[in-house]
Amino acid sequence: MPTVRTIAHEFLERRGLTTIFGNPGSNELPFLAGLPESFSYVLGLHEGVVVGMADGYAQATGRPVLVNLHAAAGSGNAMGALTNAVYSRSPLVLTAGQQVRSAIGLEAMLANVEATQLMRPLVGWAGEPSCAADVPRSLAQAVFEAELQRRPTYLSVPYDDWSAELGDDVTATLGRSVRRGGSAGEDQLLELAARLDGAASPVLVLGGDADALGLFDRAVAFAEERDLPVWVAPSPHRLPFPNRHPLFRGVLPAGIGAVSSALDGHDLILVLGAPVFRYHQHVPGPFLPRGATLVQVTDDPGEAARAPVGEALVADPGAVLDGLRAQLPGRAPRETAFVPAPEPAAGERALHPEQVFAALRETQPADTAYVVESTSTNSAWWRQMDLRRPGSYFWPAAGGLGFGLPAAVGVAMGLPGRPVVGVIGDGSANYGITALWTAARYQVPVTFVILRNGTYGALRWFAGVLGTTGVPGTEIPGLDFTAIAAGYGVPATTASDVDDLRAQLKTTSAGPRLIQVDTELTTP
Ligand SMILES: Cc1ncc(Cn2c(C)c(CCOP(=O)(O)OP(=O)(O)O)sc2=O)c(N)n1
Ligand SMILES: [Ca+2]
Repeated sequence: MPTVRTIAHEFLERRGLTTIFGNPGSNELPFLAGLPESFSYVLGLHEGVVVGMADGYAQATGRPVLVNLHAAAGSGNAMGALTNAVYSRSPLVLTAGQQVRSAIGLEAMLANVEATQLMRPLVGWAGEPSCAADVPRSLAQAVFEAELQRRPTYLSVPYDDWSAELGDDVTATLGRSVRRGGSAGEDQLLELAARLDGAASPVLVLGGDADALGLFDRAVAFAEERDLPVWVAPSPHRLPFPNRHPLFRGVLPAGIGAVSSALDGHDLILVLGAPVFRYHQHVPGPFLPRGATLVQVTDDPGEAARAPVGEALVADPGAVLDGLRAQLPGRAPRETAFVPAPEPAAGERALHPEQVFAALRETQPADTAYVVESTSTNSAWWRQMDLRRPGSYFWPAAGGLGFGLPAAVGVAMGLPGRPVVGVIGDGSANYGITALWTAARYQVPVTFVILRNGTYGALRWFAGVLGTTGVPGTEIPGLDFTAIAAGYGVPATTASDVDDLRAQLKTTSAGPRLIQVDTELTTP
């Protein structure tokens, strides 16, 4: 007779969810017992790191990813990292062990009381089967919901369910498949194409989701065919367009009025793969420039429904892009002419972040994937970098720190053979620092560059913006990431000057390595 565990393992194997990112407790061991050879388990030492790695892996592979956490304590630890996975629309399937059913109500130790409520605001679906026989179907539902919504889901399973024997009828779930259709209607495409044709100065705004959906190259072709200037939507977690392309105009600022100022003069704003918009610092103002209309194309009904302005078309952005391109004959691709920004001089004791970024640009292979979490150096980053490929840039989608180090490990695992560099602030690094141990344990080939300015630089800047200078809690002096990394098993060095940094970056490493660079404070 099949058991819940054997059926679950077989279903996961058929769906390709055979890499498990996890941190186990006793509740989880009965699920992990007897894993088939095809499965691999990636241990993270903290659940925030586990979810950060799984998020990076899911974004790199474009596939749903299985996560296994320990009851309430482990699930709670994961919630910070989960905020990013929600906004990056990563299809993570979180599973967590639960106390045996008869001991939940009396709140025995390790009872995850109200398990499905704990994660509810973040996950797209949460469930705890009412009996062992419903575990396989519930697991299938968690996987399909994650794939369809492109949002994490959560399944809590009492640990004595896994050994329960089941009748053969339960195998019916094994063969299920669920696919999404969802192009725009012919009439909708024609209407949108006519709007573009009739606009005096249309502009294309691309969101990070356009890269996640694999639209990078098609977006370039579309923009070139229609000669559309291209902005990236505010707070991008991915780069959806080459940032040195002649049609690239920049990353939109994350303020309401500032967005309208940047788009002033355009009469049609076409938004693909982004919420409207992921603002940050609250700067009131007009949502659109005078005389402009906005059309958002997204496959997320929630994004469409909550936008404060404009029209929305809920459809597959890729299908809409292809449909619009079919209205026009193709044009030859353009050469991307890159003119490097002049490098600022180094300070007395430290490098300017732009020097670090120029060194990366000039030493790293063109297909390098960067995982960036350094919150005061964004402007410096875009002034110096020249990224021309899909999947070149990953940023914590909800701004929840602790993504960078773990996600760099997950991206490197998900893109074998592609160089991966994590560019992490000395503040951010601490939130996911145990990812260094996983990188060493599995010898993941990834370079971590730690920008050490001894402060929460972005908060120093925000304090000025908010008129709250002199607030406590923004200085973090004395961190030595070479000693920390050594403690976790990752070889680490410091770069004394820009020539030393370049020389180190020109070497390669079969496993993980960390380079600590002292940098000047800049403004975001
Ligand atoms: C989990 C978490 N905690 C705290 C913050 C608040 N925060 C913090 C603490 C920042 C400073 C990050 O410092 P850093 O050293 O990584 O980078 P910079 O010095 O370049 O700002 S930026 C920011 O929004 C956050 N975003 N996420
Ligand atoms: Ca810092």
